[in-house]
Amino acid sequence: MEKQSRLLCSELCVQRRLYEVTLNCAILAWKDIQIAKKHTGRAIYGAVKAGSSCVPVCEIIAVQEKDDDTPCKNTGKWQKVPQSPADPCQHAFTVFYVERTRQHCWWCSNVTFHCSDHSLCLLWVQTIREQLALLTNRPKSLLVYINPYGGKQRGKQIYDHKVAPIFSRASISTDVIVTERANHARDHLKTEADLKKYDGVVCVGGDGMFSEIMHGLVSRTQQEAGVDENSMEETLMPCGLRIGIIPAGSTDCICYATVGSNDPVTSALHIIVGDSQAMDICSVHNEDRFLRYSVSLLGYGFYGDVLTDSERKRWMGPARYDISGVKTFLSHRYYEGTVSFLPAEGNLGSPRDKMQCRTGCSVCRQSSSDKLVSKNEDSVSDAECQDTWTVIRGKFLAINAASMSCACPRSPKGLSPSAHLADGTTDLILVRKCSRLDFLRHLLRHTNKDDQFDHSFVEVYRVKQFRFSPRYQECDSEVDLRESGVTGKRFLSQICREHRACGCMPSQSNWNCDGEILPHTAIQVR
Ligand SMILES: CCCCCCCCCCCCC/C=C/[C@@H](O)[C@H](CO)NC(=O)CCCCCCCCCCCCCCC
Ligand SMILES: Nc1ncnc2c1ncn2[C@@H]1O[C@H](COP(=O)(O)OP(=O)(O)OP(=O)(O)O)[C@@H](O)[C@H]1O
Ligand SMILES: [Ca+2]
Repeated sequence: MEKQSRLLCSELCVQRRLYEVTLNCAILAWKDIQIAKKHTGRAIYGAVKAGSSCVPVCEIIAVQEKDDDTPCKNTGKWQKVPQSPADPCQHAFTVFYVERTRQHCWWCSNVTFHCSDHSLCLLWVQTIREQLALLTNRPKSLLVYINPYGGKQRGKQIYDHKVAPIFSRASISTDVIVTERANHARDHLKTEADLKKYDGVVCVGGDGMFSEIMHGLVSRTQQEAGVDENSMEETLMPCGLRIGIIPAGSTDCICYATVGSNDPVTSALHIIVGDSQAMDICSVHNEDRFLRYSVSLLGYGFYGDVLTDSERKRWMGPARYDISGVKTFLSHRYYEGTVSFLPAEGNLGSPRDKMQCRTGCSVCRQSSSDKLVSKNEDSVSDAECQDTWTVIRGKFLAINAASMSCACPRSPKGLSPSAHLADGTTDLILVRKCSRLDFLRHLLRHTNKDDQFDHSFVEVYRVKQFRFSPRYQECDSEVDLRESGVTGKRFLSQICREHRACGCMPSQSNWNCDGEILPHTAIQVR
């Protein structure tokens, strides 16, 4: 506190006790004068210790001069403001700030300072506002998309009751669009929205809604930069706008894995203070056709089957995943295919190093500075690295690529607890054919502290690129068959020839790409 020069220091009342209130460019602090005389307790952020409290300026949401007839802070009671000019409580201003509550959860708290002098009150309000105006990473204007049908269909209610009031308190202007159909937000962002007007886009919904908005923004950015999304060789342009997520879906894994909770108020406060986190995006292609982007889970086998089954049960809301999960678990299907991947090199850690990705993560920082260096040095192209591809052929219950931890309320540490949000890699998890009991043991470990990779039938690799091809030629459409020269007859005879003895029918799964089914099973991922 002493190192920063003081902007203001006054004796003001809080709940009729006299406080020494100080403001410098980093911290607002208030100290109970009488208690401070008795104790020499040190102030801690946002908490009261021996009568002292302080809050970093960057966590102040707003400051407001208090009207004469507004309810008094803390008591909630309506109070008549004393008329005597000597009354130290005649004028007041309220500071709204971030308070930490449960783990990773934030709350908007407030404190009201009273003083006898109106001009002093105004000076405080004005000075705090000036300091807030210097925080240039805060958004002023936001474009909000609400999916009214995500999760438990409470998106609109969550936004109206929990988020809009704090945005308006923080003087953020918003244009709100309640979507009328699937892909409404994506198409609007891709072709119509005047993005120059906004400092960010807000997604009220689940992972599927986030995916729509991310696709809209990423595609728009590539169109404007002249990048061909169908080409696997081109480098994507990063988006200029940030996406804020107000969780209102069924899994909310992208929100949970970035913010640490699925609480709408916490998310709204992170948006207001201008926090940001870079995020890896995988592009998924089939031959030279772009299919989709993925930021959380690309899953074939178990998670593909859970999703396929759960789509028919959308009316059940979030419970559909549990019902389909049990059903898929019991069906115990395995799939054959070949996975090839390009392992990540350098100091990118390993999926089993137990290092969790946090704000300012050193691995992600290192990775982005490495990318800048390699760009400048025009480093070896992917074609030259062909020989380092690893090829694994086998029978799998699940093939999962987690580009982030995929932590969510169902699995608080996620599918790959040490995966990084922005290191340019994805953790490829191969679960080979095993008994039901073993698979259950593996699944259960997603919900406790045990290592889900510590099984003989599970392998995990940190990779930059991977490919998958199912053992049997995929039969996506007649066009595909004609193109690849494989006839339906030939496909069937191949199966019959190879499975004459066991009589079982080998099948194909679908890829679950952030909660959407991909139309192809043979994919290339970067
Ligand atoms: C015994 C309990 C085991 C619990 C195991 C829980 C593991 C959960 C891991 C969740 C990983 C989520 C990854 C995120 C994916 C999102 O991009 C996507 C879109 O929102 N969500 C899903 O695909 C939704 C995927 C939802 C998957 C739910 C799977 C539930 C499995 C239940 C198996 C029960 C077996 C019981 C046998 C008696
Ligand atoms: N107005 C709408 N009507 C129908 N579908 C919509 C509408 N708006 C968005 N959608 C679609 O609804 C799908 C699901 O939405 P969302 O992700 O918000 O909820 P969820 O699937 O319940 O949650 P999660 O993705 O976290 O599992 C998205 O893929 C989105 O494209
Ligand atoms: Ca990653």
